[in-house]
Amino acid sequence: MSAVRPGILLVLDGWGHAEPGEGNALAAADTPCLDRLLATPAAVLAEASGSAVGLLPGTVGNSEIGHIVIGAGRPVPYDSVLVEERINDGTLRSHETLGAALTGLAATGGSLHLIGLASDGMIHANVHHLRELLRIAALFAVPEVRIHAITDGRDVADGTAAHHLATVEGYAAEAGVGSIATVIGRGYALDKSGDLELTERAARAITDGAGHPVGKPEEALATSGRGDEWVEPGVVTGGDGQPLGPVRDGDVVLFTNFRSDRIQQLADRLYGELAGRGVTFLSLAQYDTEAPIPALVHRADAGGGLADRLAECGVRSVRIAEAEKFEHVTYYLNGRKADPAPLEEHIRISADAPPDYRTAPEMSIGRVTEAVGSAARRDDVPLVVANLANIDVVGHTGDHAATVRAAEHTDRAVEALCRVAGETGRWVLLVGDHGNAEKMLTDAGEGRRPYGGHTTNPVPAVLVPAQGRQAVRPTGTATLADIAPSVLSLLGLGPAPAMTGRALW
Ligand SMILES: O=C(O)[C@H](O)COP(=O)(O)O
Ligand SMILES: [Mn+2]
Ligand SMILES: [Mn+2]
Repeated sequence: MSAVRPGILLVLDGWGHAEPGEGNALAAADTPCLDRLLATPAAVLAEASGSAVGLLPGTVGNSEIGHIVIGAGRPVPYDSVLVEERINDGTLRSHETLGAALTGLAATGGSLHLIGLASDGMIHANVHHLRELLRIAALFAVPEVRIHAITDGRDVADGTAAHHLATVEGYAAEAGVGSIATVIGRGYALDKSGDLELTERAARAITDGAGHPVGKPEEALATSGRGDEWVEPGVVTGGDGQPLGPVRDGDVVLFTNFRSDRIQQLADRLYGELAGRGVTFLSLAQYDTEAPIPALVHRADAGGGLADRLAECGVRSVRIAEAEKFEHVTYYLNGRKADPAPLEEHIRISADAPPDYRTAPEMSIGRVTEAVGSAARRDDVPLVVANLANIDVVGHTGDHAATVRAAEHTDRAVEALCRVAGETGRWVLLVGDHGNAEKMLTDAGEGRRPYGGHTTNPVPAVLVPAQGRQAVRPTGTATLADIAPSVLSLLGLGPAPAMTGRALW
């Protein structure tokens, strides 16, 4: 172990690169430390979106695939891509489990319930996949398809929900089957903070038809004073005034999100109530639910990366993040392995109360910084890995001024941690996992509007060498797949055989 050169890997969540200009909150922020680091020869831009990380070409990056690839040291085909492949090669249509469930409905006259995020944000779901599922339902002559449309406003510009609902209705009309039965903001349906009250509101609209009754899906949008994300559960009623959608015994529920983290709380809640009533559950992609929900498309293996290599070499690491990003520096960075390796320590920093990120853009960065500093001062910890969440989490609010402050808090934290690194003889490697705050305006849709979503921009990656060492400018194109080999090389270790990325410094 004595040969290992200790360091700190800091993932600055949502730290993308774009030229200074209107809507670039990172360029607008006063960040002397980051500016200084980015001006050193050891700074590069790394690809963090599209096929460079295992997404479809041109697709924005996200925290899951970003951290998976940072850990794996190679692009990993993401769940969205695997779903897309099954649609394109026709194998989703001939999927045995799906076929059996739909044939059953044709025989019993039951309903198929499609539950998922209704947008084309490509982070949790793509409404295009719903189109294929409606077509498949029509092929199997499923008598009734009820769509439980979750409105977005986070991965896509706020105020676009009406457009996406109209798209869904168009797909249903084209397939000749399907109607929107509930409209629920993702704040309720996709909570991942463990606030079961929010999940309950969403679940009751789906199971009991409890919510604001509306004659048409778009009418539900008026219930939110806080944008598409917080549309209150709305229940579409039929000609008889009764809700269209409640799930009945023997129906089939199919979740259409391909990403698990935000749908799993709702999936577990619905399964708990309905599985005992003969309702069949399926999910488009594999979920990390407690409930045993069969997936139509299985995940790619993301193992054999940094965590496995550290374990093999007996290197202890401490992982630190705020609750929002805790799984990212643990589970995802480790290639979606549920159990931490024996030499890993995990520190999850949680806020005392649900924060309002617009008014508290500092989040809990002070406590994260302290925890990283303490871990860095330990001689028995060669590698400290932390996620600084502010830029992404506050960026998602679409609030430019708050995001500027988030970047400034991040800058001060980085400065403090570089100081600790100097005192403890550590190198520091900083990298973004995808873009976000460098683009806070969009022209998509009708006119210019605030945008809190992710981007396809490259991310900065910069090495602050340990005292007395020099970093040379890396050549060629860098990607997130280069981070794990770089971390291992900085520690003085070789890469894992499965890694295709290269050490940048
Ligand atoms: O779930 C979210 O918060 C956003 O849709 C995506 O953000 P993330 O990929 O950074 O988690
Ligand atoms: Mn992220
Ligand atoms: Mn994000």
